[in-house]
Amino acid sequence: MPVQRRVATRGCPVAREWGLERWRLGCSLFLEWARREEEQAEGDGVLLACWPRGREKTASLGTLRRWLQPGMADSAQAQKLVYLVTGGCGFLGEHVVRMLLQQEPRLCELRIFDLHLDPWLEELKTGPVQVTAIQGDVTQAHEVAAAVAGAHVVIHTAGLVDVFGRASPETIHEVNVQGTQNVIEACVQSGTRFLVYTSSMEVVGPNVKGQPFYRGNENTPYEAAHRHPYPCSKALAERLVLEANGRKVRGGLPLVTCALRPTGIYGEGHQIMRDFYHQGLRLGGRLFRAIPASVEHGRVYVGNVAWMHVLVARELEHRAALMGGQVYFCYDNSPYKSYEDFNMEFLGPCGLRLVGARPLLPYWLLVLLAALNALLQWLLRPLLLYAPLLNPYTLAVANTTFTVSTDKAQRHFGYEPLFSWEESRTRTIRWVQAMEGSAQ
Ligand SMILES: NC(=O)c1ccc[n+]([C@@H]2O[C@H](COP(=O)([O-])OP(=O)(O)OC[C@H]3O[C@@H](n4cnc5c(N)ncnc54)[C@H](O)[C@@H]3O)[C@@H](O)[C@H]2O)c1
Ligand SMILES: CC(C)CCC[C@@H](C)[C@H]1CC[C@H]2[C@@H]3[C@H](O)C=C4C[C@@H](O)CC[C@]4(C)[C@H]3CC[C@]12C
Repeated sequence: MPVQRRVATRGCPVAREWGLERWRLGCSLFLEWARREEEQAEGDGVLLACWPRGREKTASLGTLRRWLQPGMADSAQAQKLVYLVTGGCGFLGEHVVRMLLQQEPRLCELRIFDLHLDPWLEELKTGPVQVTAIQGDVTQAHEVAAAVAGAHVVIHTAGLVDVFGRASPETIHEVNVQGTQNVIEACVQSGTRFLVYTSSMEVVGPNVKGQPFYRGNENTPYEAAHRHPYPCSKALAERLVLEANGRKVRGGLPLVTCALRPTGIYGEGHQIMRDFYHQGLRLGGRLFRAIPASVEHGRVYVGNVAWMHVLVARELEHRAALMGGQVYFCYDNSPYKSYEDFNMEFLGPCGLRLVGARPLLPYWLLVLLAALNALLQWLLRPLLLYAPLLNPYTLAVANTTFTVSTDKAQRHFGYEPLFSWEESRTRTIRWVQAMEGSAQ
């Protein structure tokens, strides 16, 4: 049960001076007062008892905000916000960008910063929100500073997602850690107060010992020990973001940061799903089970991950004391399954079949093949890039149970998945089918 505190709005200067109806005029003042009250309250929520006397009501701050929001939108006080999404042309980034355009009514400018700009950005430029595409590199502090200047909120999804050995450990560190440090410094220098960081479940695990994490939450004890450059870089970057919470930005106000930790994301645009689909087609419509069905792997639909980013970005402003410096797993109602069985939820209806109720190869042989792949990668590096899906790290991740079960995001900022499992599944299947159509 969240701890709630009753606050008499009688204490609010606006409420005292004006009657209930006239509060609408002073709603931004009132909300600011209510927000401060909430920040001082202990626990997860606050109840506000509304004035005037005889017409008392109780409502959560969220409800109050919803009442007052239409008034705000009409009035000159409606705040126009500038958002920056780094990595906005990536798999997740594109969904975040589209979700912001659909779900953030206060948006007036959306900046999309990425190393590579995609042609679909052009179609966004015809809408009511100003969409600014910025080609840039997060490792270049001056480019990041220019992009951040004047933004109210930064959603930092840009990152080098490489668990296949395509990039060097130094490059992964530079992009994921130094890039994140550059984003933080740019916020501090330019006076940007709200920073949402896309972290990863990999910050926690699976760890080098391959210990299972079974439906854990943000407080579940787990030894987060890593050797691979990708999880190491995500863990370091996440720490930088959380430690930056509370730093004074230009103008003297505190920076408010938080980190979201998606599990394995799936949905429209997922490159690895695409790879498995094409591999299955090459193998005559079959995939061969490699991992026992009993190993659970956490998955979350990309639309829900994007929605959580949009909600966090919106609510950070109002719940700074509660949410600042916090981490949240990204979750939805996707079922707990093995990595391969989960993929078959989409690839099955597209004509692929997973052969074998049990793994076809013994685990020791997979370990050997993975080690061989790693050796080949190293030997061939001077000549060519050999980066297959199977390597000791991907095998360990796929073969270790890692699932989350939490309601922290729901308690802290009212998150509910926007897409049901059925809808997430249908959308993903349609995307795979469209790929099939375009391949013919
Ligand atoms: N895909 C997943 O399952 C998953 C799970 C958890 C967390 N994440 C995190 O989500 C974020 C997005 O991942 P994704 O799967 O969409 O990856 P992605 O590779 O599709 O997107 C990353 C984007 O960042 C951009 N980028 C890379 N280096 C850059 C640089 N130096 N400067 C500017 N932009 C740069 C890329 O061009 C790309 O558009 C990453 O931070 C990743 O760690 C992903
Ligand atoms: C053993 C093989 C047959 C199967 C190999 C599958 C392997 C490539 C998959 C399995 C699990 C996948 C990772 C997992 O979904 C979560 C993440 C976190 C995210 O931050 C980056 C991507 C990553 C590491 C997935 C990469 C691909 C993995 C290892």
